[in-house]
Amino acid sequence: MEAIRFKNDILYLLDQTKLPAEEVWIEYTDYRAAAEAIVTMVVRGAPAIGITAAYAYFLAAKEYSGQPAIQFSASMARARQKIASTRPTALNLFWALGRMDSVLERFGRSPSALPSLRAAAQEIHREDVEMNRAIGRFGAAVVPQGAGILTHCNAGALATGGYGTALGVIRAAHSQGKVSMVYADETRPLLQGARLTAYELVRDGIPTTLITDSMSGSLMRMGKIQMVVLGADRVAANGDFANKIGTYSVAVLAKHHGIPFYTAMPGSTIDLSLPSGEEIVIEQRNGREISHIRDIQLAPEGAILYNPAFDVTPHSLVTGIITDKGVVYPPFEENLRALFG
Ligand SMILES: CSC[C@H]1O[C@H](OP(=O)(O)O)[C@H](O)[C@@H]1O
Repeated sequence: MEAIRFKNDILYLLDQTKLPAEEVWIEYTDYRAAAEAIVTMVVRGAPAIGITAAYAYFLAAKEYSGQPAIQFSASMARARQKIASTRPTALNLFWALGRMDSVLERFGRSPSALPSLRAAAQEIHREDVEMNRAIGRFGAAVVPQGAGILTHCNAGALATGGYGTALGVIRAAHSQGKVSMVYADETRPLLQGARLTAYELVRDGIPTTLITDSMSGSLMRMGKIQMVVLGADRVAANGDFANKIGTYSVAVLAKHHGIPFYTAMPGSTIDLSLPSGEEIVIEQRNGREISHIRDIQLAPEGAILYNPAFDVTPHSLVTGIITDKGVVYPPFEENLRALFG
């Protein structure tokens, strides 16, 4: 399963706002439209956002490649800013843009960079899938035999270049016969768990129980959950991390019940420049995502609507961080820097 394709200089995105009812692919040759696809969450998930940003950067370079070098450089700076302004939390967006910037700089910010920019975007895409496979291998080793696993939001093939991070761990553990049940939080307000994680796992034949976000605590108390694994959008140097809103609540519940709590991500999500999660910028989204579901009004006019897309989980609640270079345990800062510094 994949959410992103690139062929003959055309970017194709699976419209995730329409899943699971419809599988609709949208073609992009204009970087502005690709940037809007990130804002409107046609494509979402930290690594998938980074890959899309890299292809959007290339599409901008192709559009402007006929300009004189000085004009081209200025056009690319404007395009980069538009892509960078789409969503603030996932480090992968800025990590990918930095990779593309370095290629452009190598060619003196001239149009001669175009072939190498195409190759760089494709390499970022390919590398991500390889990193997810490694995350799956390392993560499967910490999954208890016969585990009931709780996951939150969607950190699967649809959030990445393919295979997934948290769902990569689940896929690898399932292939080893270690998973008895996956419990997928529906994940209000945009229901990535119900619409995307359940969609991925059911298609893969992995046993999946869809639950509302309010059910995870009682399932833990009933002894149904032996492990939590979920994604991340940005990890700070001390191991604090931002992830979909509701992650912090799951972490507190897991701690209370003594259940191992893991987050999984590639190195492109780890931000060693941030001392702690306090510095992570949390995206605030339109309150209509809470008050309505597909234009059906759920709440009265006049209610104040608070819609942070993410929350920050302190490292004190984290058992381990599953990365493409191995599983990191406390002391997180020392061990993250040893692997990614
Ligand atoms: C593999 S990163 C997935 C990560 O991204 C999701 O957020 P969104 O759907 O708003 O892009 C969520 O935080 C997932 O854990």
